[in-house]
Amino acid sequence: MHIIKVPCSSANIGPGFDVIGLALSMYLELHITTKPTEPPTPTNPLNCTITYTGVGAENIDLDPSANLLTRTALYVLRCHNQRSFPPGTNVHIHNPIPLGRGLGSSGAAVVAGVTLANVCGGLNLPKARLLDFALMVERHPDNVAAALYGGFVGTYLNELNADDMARVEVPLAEVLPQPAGGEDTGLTPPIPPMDIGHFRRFDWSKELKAVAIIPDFEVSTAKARGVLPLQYTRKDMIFNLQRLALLTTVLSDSPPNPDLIYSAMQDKIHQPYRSTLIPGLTEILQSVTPSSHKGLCGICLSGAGPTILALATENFDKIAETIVGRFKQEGITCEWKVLEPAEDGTTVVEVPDS
Ligand SMILES: Nc1ncnc2c1ncn2[C@@H]1O[C@H](COP(=O)(O)OP(=O)(O)OP(=O)(O)O)[C@@H](O)[C@H]1O
Ligand SMILES: N[C@@H](CCO)C(=O)O
Repeated sequence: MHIIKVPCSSANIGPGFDVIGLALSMYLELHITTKPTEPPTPTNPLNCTITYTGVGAENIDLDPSANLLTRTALYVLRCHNQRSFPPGTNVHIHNPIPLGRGLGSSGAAVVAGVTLANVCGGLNLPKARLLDFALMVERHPDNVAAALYGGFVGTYLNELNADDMARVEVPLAEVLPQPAGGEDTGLTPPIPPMDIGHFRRFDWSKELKAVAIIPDFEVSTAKARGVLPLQYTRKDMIFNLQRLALLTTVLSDSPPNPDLIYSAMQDKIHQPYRSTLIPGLTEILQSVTPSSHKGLCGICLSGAGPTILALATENFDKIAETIVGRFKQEGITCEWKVLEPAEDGTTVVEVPDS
């Protein structure tokens, strides 16, 4: 049996929209077994069954031709001339990452999918190539790079030549046809160009932990990107760049400097617009400060929201209770967790079948 573990992640960390990612200690886990003697059946042409435990089970499609994770794996397998999983593949998914809450559930599922193909297809692809495949499916690099490599990362997309750009801009429906197990046309799916994206890891201050306050409603990333403007003023871009230049360094300082971190986590290019989707967001971001809460260093929207991420050295329960209380005034209940950076990123281990 193979076990794949992929961490959740928080993207942006304030000003680093589509740039910064932080892998955190909550893990999507896959247990993969195969029965090489089991023949494909007409009802299971992809040789794959999925079982699922964890959050949002009612919303997860267990059909391998429709599930995001196995569709991603089939895309990678098909790029390597494999039309299905090995005989008798069972994928058990255990997922504690809340869906559509800004903790990178889809990024983790996509990274788990490319890793699943790597294991099942015996592809031996290095992580750099797995990142290319993941970026064909989830097209901003912050969550997927953090989930794949772990830790606190800065990411960027390379400027590609015209031919490679055309391959990356293939509509998502052609990368992940729905259903993935439909009519076999014999056509090869779009193979990603090399080196679509890169990342650089930064140090993380050993004193800093991440308090995630997770409201009980979903904001899809697509919707939260839809409320953003297509153009920004020079003033707002300079505001974010000035803070982003400090952010990666101040989050590695030991001991951390709360006032510098709080300033470096301010943003003007996504959070103000997303406040229309998240009741109480603006007030929470402005009122929970290093002066109001001992131990608080910085606060931001996690990914596309609605989760709030507070970076702090102590006093986690008081910080979380204030934010939970503010959401409660809006009629929203929350759960909260203290998370730490997940340094290892995605891991694969092989264990003897029990
Ligand atoms: N383990 C999984 N298996 C199958 N589908 C999943 C899984 N995890 C997430 N998804 C799909 O991804 C969707 C959520 O993705 P979305 O990008 O909207 O939010 P997110 O990734 O949780 O947050 P963010 O991108 O802001 O960090 C879910 O509604 C579901 O369709
Ligand atoms: N950078 C992305 C992360 C969410 O997946 C966004 O904020 O839309």
